[in-house]
Amino acid sequence: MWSVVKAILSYLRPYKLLFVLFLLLFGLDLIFVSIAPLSFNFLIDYAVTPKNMELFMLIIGTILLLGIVCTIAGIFADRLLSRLNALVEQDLRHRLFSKLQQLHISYYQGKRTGDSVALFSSDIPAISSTMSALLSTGIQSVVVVIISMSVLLYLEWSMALVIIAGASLIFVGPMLMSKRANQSYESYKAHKAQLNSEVTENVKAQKIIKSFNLQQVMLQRFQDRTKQLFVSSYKLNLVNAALGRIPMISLLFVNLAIMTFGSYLALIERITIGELIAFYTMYMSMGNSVYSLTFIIPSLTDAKVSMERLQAAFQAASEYEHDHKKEATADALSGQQSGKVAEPFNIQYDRVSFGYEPDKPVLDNIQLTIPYGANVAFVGSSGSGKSSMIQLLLGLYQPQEGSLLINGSSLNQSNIASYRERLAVVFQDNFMFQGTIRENLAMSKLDATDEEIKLAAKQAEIHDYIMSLPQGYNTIVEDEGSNFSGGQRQRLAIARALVRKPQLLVLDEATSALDPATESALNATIKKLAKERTIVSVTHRLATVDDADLICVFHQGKIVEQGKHGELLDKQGQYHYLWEKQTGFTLSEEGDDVQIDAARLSKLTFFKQVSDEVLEDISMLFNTEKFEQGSTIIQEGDRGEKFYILIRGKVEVLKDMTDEHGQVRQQPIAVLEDGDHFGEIALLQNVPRTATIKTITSCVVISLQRKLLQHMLSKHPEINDYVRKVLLERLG
Ligand SMILES: Nc1ncnc2c1ncn2[C@@H]1O[C@H](COP(=O)(O)OP(=O)(O)OP(=O)(O)O)[C@@H](O)[C@H]1O
Repeated sequence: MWSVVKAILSYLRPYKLLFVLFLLLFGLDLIFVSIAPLSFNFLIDYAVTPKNMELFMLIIGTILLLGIVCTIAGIFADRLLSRLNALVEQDLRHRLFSKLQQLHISYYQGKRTGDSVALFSSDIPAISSTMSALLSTGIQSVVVVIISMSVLLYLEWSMALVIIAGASLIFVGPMLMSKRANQSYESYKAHKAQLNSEVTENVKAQKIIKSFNLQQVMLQRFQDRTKQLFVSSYKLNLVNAALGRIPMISLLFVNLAIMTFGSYLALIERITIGELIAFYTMYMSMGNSVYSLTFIIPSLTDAKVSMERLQAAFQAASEYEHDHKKEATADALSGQQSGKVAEPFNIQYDRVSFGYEPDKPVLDNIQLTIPYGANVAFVGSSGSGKSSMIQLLLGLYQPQEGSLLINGSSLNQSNIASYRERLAVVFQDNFMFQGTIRENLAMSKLDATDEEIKLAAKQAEIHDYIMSLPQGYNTIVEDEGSNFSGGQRQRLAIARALVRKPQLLVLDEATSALDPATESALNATIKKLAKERTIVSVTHRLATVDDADLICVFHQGKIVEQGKHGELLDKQGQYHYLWEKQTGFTLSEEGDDVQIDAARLSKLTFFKQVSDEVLEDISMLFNTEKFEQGSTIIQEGDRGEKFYILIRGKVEVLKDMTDEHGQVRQQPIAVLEDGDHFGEIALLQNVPRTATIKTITSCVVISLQRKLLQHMLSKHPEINDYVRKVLLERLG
């Protein structure tokens, strides 16, 4: 309890003057409430019993006057309290929001959205309402109790001692229950935050829920969560009821004791009737105050738990704890404070090793220099560490070994804010904020002119589309950009990055969601822009980076090859393999029609020895199919009749596995990208699929039906035998 009072006093520290004023006015109000019952003593013993009208009028007049003055003071005290409360609430919100901006990215990865939202929606209000109760009912009750006790002691010390003994009993119960009460509040708040997350996630995922017909599954999940909340809410209610009930029972006993003892004292004429009535009235007023105090006890526990939750967020690690000490490096990086033009920066990964968890390295001893103005591409298989290189470059994570050097200074020791001001990034999934298109594009440069915004939108191939909208650049971006297609969102994100005219442009699979025509137009723009800045891009589509100054090929956290496109092809290594896999297809501009070359088909083991002539015919049998993100192309257990080649996009290979509770869950076992193929056994026979294939991004695939292939090969028995033999070997 004291910890809550101490914390509240610390929140009030910036408003000392207001607080003192409030205490003065509130004190006046309280004095009247506490002393008024005493007037009965005077009224009865000195005016009513001796029938003294003059004194009677004087006492009544004084009470009335005091009452008016003190009530006015009370009204002003109420106003001050409302102000203090709102100010403290506002401070906490600002402090928390500002801390959330500084927290390390790993804080968010370990939390669900609802946890952070609950800090604002339930914890701060809990603290605020407890503060309000403490400063009004709390102070009032304590003051009334102290004054009443002093007067009671004066009136009849023996009765007052009985009251003190009884009153202390009232607080014993809640004190003994405080640990249990704490646990109940913690569990209730955690479950409530979980439920908030569930609802937030559900609202955001409605598209996928409806397309996968997951309503029933979601309802079940929600019911499980509400059951958990029900249990913790029920336990909390029980604790709260006990916290209220125990003091009431104690109070009942004290009442009985006072009534008996007081009447006895009047009976033996140790006190007058007036004193007895005054004593009772005062005791009743004190009893009410004590009773009100007991109501604050649960809310104190509530606030204590909320304060601990806030404290955990306040104490969580920030991105860069000592940014203010980095002014010197800031100057070197931005050149803003010294008034010099910012020095172009070279980037160096100096023997960098990194893992999200200490014992699971993701990057291993990376040595790489990116000179200013270079156009560098990171390519390689999925999960090889390309995006992690970007996370380090953005300063979201720090290397465990080695350092990331910017112009020779470790980024870790530099002013990250001024560094980030000079870069812009486009991810595969880009968040759009509430507001208009113009506001979203200007987000990266708040003082951008309309001309700058339009130029960036033109460069990102989205200006014409924006102009075709009735509201143009004033069109409202709805719920994270849901009123735009994936490709349009991507182009808006690219425009947003270009508005900043960054010295370093980071592209993490930035053009992968676009159709081939837009992708190649945008890549042409990016190539033009590359002349004035450093570009670091991650892609799995090699054709988009074939003219990069440096291509780094990643495999299992290491750079296994690096050089220019031609040099890497000559090496006949990993890059050559990836290149061969991704070439041999011709896509229409919209990406909805794909032709595959006979030469590309001959690279599939089961078509290796098939003549070019037959392969030409087979290539005509392929059909182009498009899948939205999150679609299932193949379902494990279904009978398959098609073979697929992935032309653009990313899919996940999932296998049903039984967990320790006997529940079947889908486990990801691989990620396939441009040029990969799957489902070839279906060309042989109608066997159940051995895995599920789900799209991670929107995908373009070509498929070949077994019946069509078999019909074609029936005209070439010797080829048919060969294809069947190889596929049977694959089947094992
Ligand atoms: N936030 C994270 N926490 C824990 N592990 C992570 C996190 N992000 C990535 N990883 C793991 O780090 C490894 C490298 O991932 P990274 O995203 O860098 O690879 P990538 O080459 O960019 O893959 P992709 O092409 O599929 O995006 C993977 O094993 C991945 O599971």
